[in-house]
Amino acid sequence: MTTTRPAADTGTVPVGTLMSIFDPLFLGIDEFGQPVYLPLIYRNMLIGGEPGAGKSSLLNTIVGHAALCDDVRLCLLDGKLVELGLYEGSADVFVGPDLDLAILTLERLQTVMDNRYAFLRSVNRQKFLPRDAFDAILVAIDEIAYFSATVGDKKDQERFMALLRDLTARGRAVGIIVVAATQRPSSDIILPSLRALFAWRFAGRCTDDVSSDIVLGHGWAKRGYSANTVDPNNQGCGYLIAEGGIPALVKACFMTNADIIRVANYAAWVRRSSTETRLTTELRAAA
Ligand SMILES: Nc1ncnc2c1ncn2[C@@H]1O[C@H](COP(=O)(O)OP(=O)(O)OP(=O)(O)O)[C@@H](O)[C@H]1O
Repeated sequence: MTTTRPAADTGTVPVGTLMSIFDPLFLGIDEFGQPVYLPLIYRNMLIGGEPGAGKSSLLNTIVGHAALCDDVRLCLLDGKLVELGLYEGSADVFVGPDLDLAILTLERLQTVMDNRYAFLRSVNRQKFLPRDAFDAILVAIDEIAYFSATVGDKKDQERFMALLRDLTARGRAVGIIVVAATQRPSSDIILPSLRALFAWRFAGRCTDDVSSDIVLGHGWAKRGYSANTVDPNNQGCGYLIAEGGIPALVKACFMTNADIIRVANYAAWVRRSSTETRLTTELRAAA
């Protein structure tokens, strides 16, 4: 399904048919060669794996999909700047290696989330719907551990994690989707209670069974599903699990840098006038 927002709604002329965040995302192919599509709306996604496993590439595919949807705003946090940096022009908010700004951004998102719940209550609804009064928000984080364990002091790191947990737990019904990657799938970074808030989980190659279980869920390695068995030369390959499901081996699709630049430039151009008017306004009001 593809949709376009009517020109009168945004004050801009649509330049082409865009997608909706209600459209499923094309993730890649499974081991039988079948396409794998993920619905992102009302869900969060955790991506884990050792360095070089293909996490940032997958995150770029997800952000690229969202950038081409006309009903989702982008909030990007990237401690390395270069992993998601190509999408800065399409994003309402881009946070680099700055824990204070990361916390401030999550606090403002928390206020946006609370305001949205107040709105839903005022109109007797429980959740965000297609073509709603506000856009969905994709919060993409490349390297949770950078903000939760590497920079800043313990108090700020804990504050970051508490905010992330709240957004992940309560954001879905108001259209806030959290997609977060980590190269440190260890129990100090991803507690089981946090993992459970991510309906989709992708484990790229992991250094051991324990790390794989931390992403997929306890006990899967023993049952024969361990991302430690993924060939280190097969980047982008990993186990994908949905809440209540069984892990499936998937090879994620891959966008080259040139592909990403093309998509990001197009998305930035299409979004150029609405960037200032929607989430930015909501975030400003929440500041
Ligand atoms: N789906 C894929 N198909 C083919 N090659 C891939 C795929 N994903 C990643 N790669 C290759 O693997 C390299 C490393 O990928 P990527 O940077 O995404 O890893 P990472 O897990 O994010 O690493 P780090 O944790 O160090 O940031 C890419 O530059 C690319 O060459």
